Amino acid sequence: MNKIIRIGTRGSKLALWQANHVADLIKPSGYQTEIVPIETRGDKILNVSIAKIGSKGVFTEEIEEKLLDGSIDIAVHSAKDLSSSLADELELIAFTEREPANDVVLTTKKGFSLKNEGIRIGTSSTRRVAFLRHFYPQAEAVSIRGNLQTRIEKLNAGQCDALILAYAGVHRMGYDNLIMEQIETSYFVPPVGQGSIAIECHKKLSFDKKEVIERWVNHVQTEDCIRAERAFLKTLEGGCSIPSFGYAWMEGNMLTLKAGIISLDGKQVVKVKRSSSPEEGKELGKGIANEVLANGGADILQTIKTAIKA
Ligand SMILES: NCc1[nH]cc(CCC(=O)O)c1CC(=O)O
Repeated sequence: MNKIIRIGTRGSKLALWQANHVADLIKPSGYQTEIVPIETRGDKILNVSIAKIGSKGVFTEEIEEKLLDGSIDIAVHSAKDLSSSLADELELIAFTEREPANDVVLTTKKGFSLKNEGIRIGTSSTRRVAFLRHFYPQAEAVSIRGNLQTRIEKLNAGQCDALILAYAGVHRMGYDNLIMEQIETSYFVPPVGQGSIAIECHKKLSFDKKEVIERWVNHVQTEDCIRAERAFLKTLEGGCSIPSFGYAWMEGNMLTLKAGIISLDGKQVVKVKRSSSPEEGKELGKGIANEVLANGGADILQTIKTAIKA
């Protein structure tokens, strides 16, 4: 019997941390694991913003090819980097327990506040730029790309006064000491999937291996939340360069999803918050997306698509 699970992943430190985390979760099952690092287009192109390269699959395509040709069993991704529709042969089978999904401010400047005048914030996420323009219009957003370590080097080199990043990545990489502020999800709503690691596989992966992943890696509440968020994203048809947001959480037996879209200049925001049972999470996500689109979201989306192409 072939009792080894080959795990495909990007080669960045964060991606490798995540792959090792998944390997650790698999270990008690008795299966061996092997980590296979794979370079993606997004890792090679560092000088252009993701919105301009075209977001679809930049960090996932080469990995998915290896799932399709059977050279890896599963792929490990940050759930938020996955586009809302996968190739027909592939599926998501598990989501790790989510870390706090919020963004954080990283800086070494004493007395720093997002409310201060004349501050330069390093980010290249369209969602973070738009929320900054909306909530902190006096702040300037400066484009910073690269992996976490590179961004922190750029912060230390003075290219910006602070960075806004996902708490999850910062924590996994051990940079908690640079966190100045936790930005609340109640207003700076996270993007779909932030904070959880998703496991993707070929639909034809063996029953035994699928069962191991589902049993040892999946966290049911996180899965319910992210499936609802992804149903929202799929109906909205926005890639990761669109400043959409979607965050679901459980309270007792109810799942609540808050999701929407914000214009690039931060002036218009459409958001909807509603609850359902976790079993109805996908319908909830879809319904919220349709409501967002009908209430002005479709116009915002059209304007953004035109702006990105320009
Ligand atoms: N866009 C890159 C990316 N993909 C996942 C994370 C953080 C980890 C996570 O959300 O699980 C990050 C860094 C960031 O946005 O700060």
